[in-house]
Amino acid sequence: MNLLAHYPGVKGSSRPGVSSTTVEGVQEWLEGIRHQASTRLGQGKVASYIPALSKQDANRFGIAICTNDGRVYAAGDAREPFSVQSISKVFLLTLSLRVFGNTLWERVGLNPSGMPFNSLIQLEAECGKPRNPFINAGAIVVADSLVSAFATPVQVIQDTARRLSGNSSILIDRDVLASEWKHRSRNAAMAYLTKAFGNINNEVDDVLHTYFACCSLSMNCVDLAVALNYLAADGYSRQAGEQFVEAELARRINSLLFTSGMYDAAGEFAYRVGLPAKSGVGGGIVAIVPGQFSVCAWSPALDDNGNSVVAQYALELLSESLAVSSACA
Ligand SMILES: NC(=O)CC[C@H](N)C(=O)O
Repeated sequence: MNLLAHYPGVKGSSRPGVSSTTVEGVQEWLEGIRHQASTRLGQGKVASYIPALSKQDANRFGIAICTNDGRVYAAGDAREPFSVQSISKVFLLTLSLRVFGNTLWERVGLNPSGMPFNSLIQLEAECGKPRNPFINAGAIVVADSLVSAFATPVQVIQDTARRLSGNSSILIDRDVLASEWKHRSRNAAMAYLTKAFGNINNEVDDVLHTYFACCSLSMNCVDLAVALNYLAADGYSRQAGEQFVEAELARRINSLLFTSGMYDAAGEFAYRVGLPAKSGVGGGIVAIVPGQFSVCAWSPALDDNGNSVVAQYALELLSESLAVSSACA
């Protein structure tokens, strides 16, 4: 089934062997979403707890789709790089699962936290085992696993982002990294508390550096939609030309994204959009339509949960028009 063909604005094609959806039709559809989503520009606030992020222009909006047959559609500021922030937790988790498999789950949980992404409360109560890999404490433990696994973990993660996106010029934003490091108190508190419980094996500074460097990767909507397309395509990265993870693992990562990818707003996002997704405080959100395509929407102003107001709305519009619900995610 081609979900894109379901949208009334997406025109059909009769060319044999070609998808029943025209390039112009999808482009028009995406422009329509951009137009309507932009009506919410002006709502929300750009993240300021990492000062380098507060310089972002709140009026930016971009959206890009990468279909499983390798076509890319982009609208608005889809080629403007931004700080991926927590979206990098998907790369961290995937790489760690490739190395450690299910043993990772002895160190990190699989359940939603129902708490802000940087909360310390559960970590103390639950003896240093973070609820899931998409809250900060969980990603810090995952980063620790990668510091153990690789001599140069940041390079491995950057290379992975480049290989999966096909963009060899992806860089770490040094200003953002320096800003995260300077204002690291809360994340450092999480890392030290976790280490006190025996769930961090390396030096806290090394682990935090790895974690912050990955959050500081600068990518655009097209890069992210292409790079994370393996989650829509049963683990196969068409761009890299490799089975990046087993199909079963891609399905499991999508399940985790569905339950925990949007922090304590995961339930609300599931209700409104019904797709596995990951957000970051840089204003990006990647969502997955399994078997069909990956999409990344970006706009810097955030709601109280740290999720982009306009990107969420764009994904809601996209999902409504595809008639996708949680039942088929
Ligand atoms: N939700 C996010 O995007 C948080 C990531 C950010 N670097 C932090 O550690 O707080």
